[in-house]
Amino acid sequence: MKIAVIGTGYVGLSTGVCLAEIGHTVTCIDIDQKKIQHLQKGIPPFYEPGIGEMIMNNVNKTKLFFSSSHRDGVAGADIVIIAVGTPQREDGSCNLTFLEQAAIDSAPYLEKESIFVIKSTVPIGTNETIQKLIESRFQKKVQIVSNPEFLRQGSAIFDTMHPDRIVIGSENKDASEKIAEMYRPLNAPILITSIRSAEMIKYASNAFLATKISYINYIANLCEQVGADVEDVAQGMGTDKRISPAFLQAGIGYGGSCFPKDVKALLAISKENGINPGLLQETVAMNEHQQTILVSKALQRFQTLKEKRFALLGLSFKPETDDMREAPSIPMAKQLVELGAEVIAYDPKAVHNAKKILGSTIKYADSIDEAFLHADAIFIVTEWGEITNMDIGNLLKTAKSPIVFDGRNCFDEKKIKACDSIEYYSIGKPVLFINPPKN
Ligand SMILES: NC(=O)C1=CN([C@@H]2O[C@H](COP(=O)(O)OP(=O)(O)OC[C@H]3O[C@@H](n4cnc5c(N)ncnc54)[C@H](O)[C@@H]3O)[C@@H](O)[C@H]2O)C=CC1
Ligand SMILES: O=C(O)[C@H]1O[C@H](OP(=O)(O)OP(=O)(O)OC[C@H]2O[C@@H](n3ccc(=O)[nH]c3=O)[C@H](O)[C@@H]2O)[C@H](O)[C@@H](O)[C@@H]1O
Repeated sequence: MKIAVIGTGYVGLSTGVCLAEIGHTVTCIDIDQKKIQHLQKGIPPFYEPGIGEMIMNNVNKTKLFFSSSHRDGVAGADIVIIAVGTPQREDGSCNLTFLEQAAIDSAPYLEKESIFVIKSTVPIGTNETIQKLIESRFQKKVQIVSNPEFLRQGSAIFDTMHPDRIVIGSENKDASEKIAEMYRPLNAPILITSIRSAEMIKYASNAFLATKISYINYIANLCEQVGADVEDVAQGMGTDKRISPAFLQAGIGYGGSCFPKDVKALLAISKENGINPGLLQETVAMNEHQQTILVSKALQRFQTLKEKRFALLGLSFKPETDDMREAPSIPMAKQLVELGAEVIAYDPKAVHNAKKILGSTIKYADSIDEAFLHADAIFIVTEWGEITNMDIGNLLKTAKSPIVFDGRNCFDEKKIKACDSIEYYSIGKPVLFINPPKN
């Protein structure tokens, strides 16, 4: 099939390269000309494992093309997939400006039989609004399909090639069958629903996962007070098949480009529809609280953070991505600086993006070793493999004090007990002291 993908962010690019990989002819379009010039040379615009190789395998051969002209991709396409951003407005609701513009940019070149697919995460009713916009402004009949995306950053290619399910929301049997046919080589379970149900499935899934994280963080905070260990509790809960072990990792809260904005968008939708949004309000409040938890632990430990030097290990919102959108490291670094501390941060991939947000308010180390030097304490923020595998016992010998605040529960008791000296604070677990410093 001939397919146009509009938007080359995480979703558009992963979708485009994977559809090319399974044999379709795909043109990915973006208004960002610089991005397109790089992509034409095989250079991805962000760090995502495996995506560069997939582009190089397919680009400019017979299957995968990049262009900044909507006409190039949309004219003659059987299917047009929209994957532009749907960020949050100041009031938390979803901003559809990019989506509307992408529809306006594409509509003039839509063929009679083209199917218009919205993959971006959108409020319920948006697909119908876009269909009406195209029909009234361009006098064109168009078949619209909602096809939400469930990939995770850091494993975007794997998730796109091996989805748990593909959701196709459509009111037209031929259109839904054609989209199912497009995905057939993936051999994934396909769920066909109404357009509104498909739109709702996406928000309900993200808000559920975010709520599961807030729930385990709430349990973790309780564990600290009652002397239980949240990892044992999560394991005990997760072995119940009805609960599942996924998304029960307690930590410093969820971040990223989607959970924070999608929970708030669903909250806004609840309010608009007169449904009490209390449950989701608690999810958000718990997450905001959790993002401050390491700083509170440090304040309790040191009383004042003035002139202390703190190493922040990890900046991105999760490992295997350089994305800094809504990363818990941002409020944490800002809070530490406000309290008078000097912050030196290390991240294997995200420093260039962190600098756009935190600028020179903090320092940046080129290695884990450099961050540890003379530090009064170490904060573990993102569980990159390089960080969880580090020789913490040895590295602490170069720090001023062997004090660690681990926001991701990276180390087991054995590794901590092997250290000559450490004061180890984690999330939802007892504090471990091995020959702690005197001050
Ligand atoms: N990032 C993720 O992991 C996931 C995101 N989603 C959803 O997918 C959508 C896209 O998210 P991301 O890929 O993160 O977006 P992004 O913000 O990283 O990228 C969007 C791209 O669209 C381009 N664009 C904007 N207007 C355009 C237009 N008129 N024509 C052509 N290109 C245009 C932008 O230049 C940008 O490159 C959002 O609705 C998001 O909620 C869903 C699942 C996973
Ligand atoms: O709509 C989206 O954009 C995507 O949002 C999430 O994917 P993503 O944000 O890439 O990453 P996750 O692995 O879900 O992690 C999100 C945040 O939750 C945190 N998290 C995750 C799991 C956990 O157990 N504990 C926890 O604190 C992570 O550290 C991270 O900050 C969903 O998992 C995807 O299914 C969805 O498609």
